[in-house]
Amino acid sequence: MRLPPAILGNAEEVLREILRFTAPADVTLSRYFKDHPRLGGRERGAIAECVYAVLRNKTFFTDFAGAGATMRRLTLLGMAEAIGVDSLGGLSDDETAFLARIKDIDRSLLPPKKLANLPDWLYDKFVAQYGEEETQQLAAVLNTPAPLDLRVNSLKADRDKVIAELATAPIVAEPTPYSALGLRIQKKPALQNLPLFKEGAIEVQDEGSQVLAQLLGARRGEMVVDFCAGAGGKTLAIGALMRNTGRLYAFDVSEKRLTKLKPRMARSGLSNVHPVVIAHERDAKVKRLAGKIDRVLVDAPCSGMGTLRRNPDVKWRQQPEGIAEMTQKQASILDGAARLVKFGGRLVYATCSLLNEENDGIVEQFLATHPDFDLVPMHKVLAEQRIALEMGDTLKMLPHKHGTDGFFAAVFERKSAQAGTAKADEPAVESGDAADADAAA
Ligand SMILES: C[S@@+](CC[C@H](N)C(=O)[O-])C[C@H]1O[C@@H](n2cnc3c(N)ncnc32)[C@H](O)[C@@H]1O
Repeated sequence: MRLPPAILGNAEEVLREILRFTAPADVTLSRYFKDHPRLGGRERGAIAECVYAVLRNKTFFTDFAGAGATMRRLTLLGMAEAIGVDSLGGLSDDETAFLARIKDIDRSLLPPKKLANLPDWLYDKFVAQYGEEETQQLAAVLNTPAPLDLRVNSLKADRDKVIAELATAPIVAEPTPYSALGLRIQKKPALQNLPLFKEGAIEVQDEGSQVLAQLLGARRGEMVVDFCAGAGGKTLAIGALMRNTGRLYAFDVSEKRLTKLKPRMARSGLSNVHPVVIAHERDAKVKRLAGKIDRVLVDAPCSGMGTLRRNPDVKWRQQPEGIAEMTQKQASILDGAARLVKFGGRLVYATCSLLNEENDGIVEQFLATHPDFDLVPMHKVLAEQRIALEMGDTLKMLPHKHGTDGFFAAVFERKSAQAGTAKADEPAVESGDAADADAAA
């Protein structure tokens, strides 16, 4: 069934705003849909897919549209890519001919740089890091939509039962290869109204993100900090791995993000999670817990280049200068979080970036300035957690190799009291639990 011609106008309108790159595309889209309540579900889906198709293919769409690269032409290309020309009504003869011409172009003949659809500076960084051939493979996958991954909440269900219950919806879910709790769905069904979702048996979470939470190795009864908890994707996974025991602090500087964690916590049945808004990584609430924590996860704010399948606007919104600033923040947060770790405890640094400077660069700098920490080789950590991934010293999950978003992680262990030298500016460790309770308030 053809879509009403008017939606081309809607798509063009929202696309114009999104291509100004003043806000994340998903935020602008949600606001647009809120302001246009008459648009039905199918129309919204087509508009969103059109916008994402343009963001993924902006370089060659702009080229194909030629001298007349109007917003209308970009919209037509986006819609044709997202839903197919046959679903579009109300096209002029010229427009139909234009789309037919474009359809005949053999894209595989385009120069590699154009085919990659990345800004030049990012393409050059990828080539320097991964080489030309792998950059092509990586870019090709980054320019496709991601599947939908779920994590089974082991406190409430097991994977086989969830697969069977989803099948009655009917939703086909396959077990993911690396996370024993993961499921992958190729389409994007609405999950919010499923009893499984409402009762907290499943959460939406990329398999790579599930693996990061597992690497922390948090155990029953431990004191754990998720330093950059955000809306709690990893917090919830860690809380369940702790079997709802111990104490799991969810720190973040964004109150808004932590607020989004609360309904998810309620669904999950977890009572060991304590969200705490902090002003910055040297907040007194952080200092009070210095040297007391068994496991600390730093899921650092980053460029997000590993998530381009889901957020293709990110590649156009970032600049190299912004990434350089980001690395300073990452190093500072990691340094602040490291002070929490007790002797013999572990610290995990993670990002969803594919860029060395935000990953290995930060790890090297941290090890050079923190002689009281050792790097735990990733193959050892993966073996401990029985995760079937082959890695060297750090974790690098790549969309074109592992089918996940791009993720990086490194695990550090704080040397024991005898071997380690506490940093001179580290506050004395307080005794008793009162300080911990304050920190969570
Ligand atoms: C990659 S996101 C975290 C995603 C989250 N862990 C998850 O799995 O859903 C990074 C988070 O770091 C937070 N952040 C930024 N600066 C921070 C700081 N100085 N201390 C703690 N959190 C910070 C941001 O607000 C953001 O929520």
